[in-house]
Amino acid sequence: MSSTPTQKLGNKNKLAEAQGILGNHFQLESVNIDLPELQGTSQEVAIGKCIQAAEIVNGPVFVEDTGLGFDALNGLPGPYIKWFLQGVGLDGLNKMLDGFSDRSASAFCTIAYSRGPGTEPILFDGRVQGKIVAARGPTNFGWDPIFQPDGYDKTYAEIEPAVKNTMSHRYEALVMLREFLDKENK
Ligand SMILES: O=c1[nH]c(=O)c2ncn([C@@H]3O[C@H](COP(=O)(O)OP(=O)(O)OP(=O)(O)O)[C@@H](O)[C@H]3O)c2[nH]1
Ligand SMILES: [Mg+2]
Repeated sequence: MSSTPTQKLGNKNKLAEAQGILGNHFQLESVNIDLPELQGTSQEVAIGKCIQAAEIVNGPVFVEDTGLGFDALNGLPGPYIKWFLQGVGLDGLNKMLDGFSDRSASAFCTIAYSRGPGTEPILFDGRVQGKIVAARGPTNFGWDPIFQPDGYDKTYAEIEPAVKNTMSHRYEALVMLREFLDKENK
């Protein structure tokens, strides 16, 4: 791998955040390949996609699987949040917790990195604890408006993107990846 290796990834909001966090260190290249996602944990989803992506890209690649798990629902929707969001929207997700006293939730990001085809993916997990609230803030990125991280009076959507990029679940996972790649490239 060169000193400015090219990494590859999908979803443009994810890419923008990854570029904000890794951009000074690595040159990222987005590849729009819609790979099947297995059912299972976020780790299983990420490993499965990473193995397929490495074959297609034929080089180093990382994929990430992101989710939002409600503690009252034992971590569901978790990796299936995308389909719940499409099905019931932000308001529906918030109302799902109305029958529970516990509105706590965690946002997670699982990165699977492969050095290339035939190599074992390496995992990096970032997680931020918070709570589910009625939607506030811009609605351009997924479930950001209904997730309020602990220690903040703003939802992810209300937090400045540059600030979100210093504290989010994705930031945590990308920093672990960055530290790993920095060591590998020494
Ligand atoms: O409010 C949000 N703040 C975030 O920080 C965030 N990161 C991801 N998402 C959304 O959560 C689902 C994950 O599904 P997901 O991991 O399978 O992603 P995806 O299918 O969009 O992309 P990919 O699978 O090509 O990487 C998708 O609806 C994403 O848009 C987020 N929403
Ligand atoms: Mg996906």
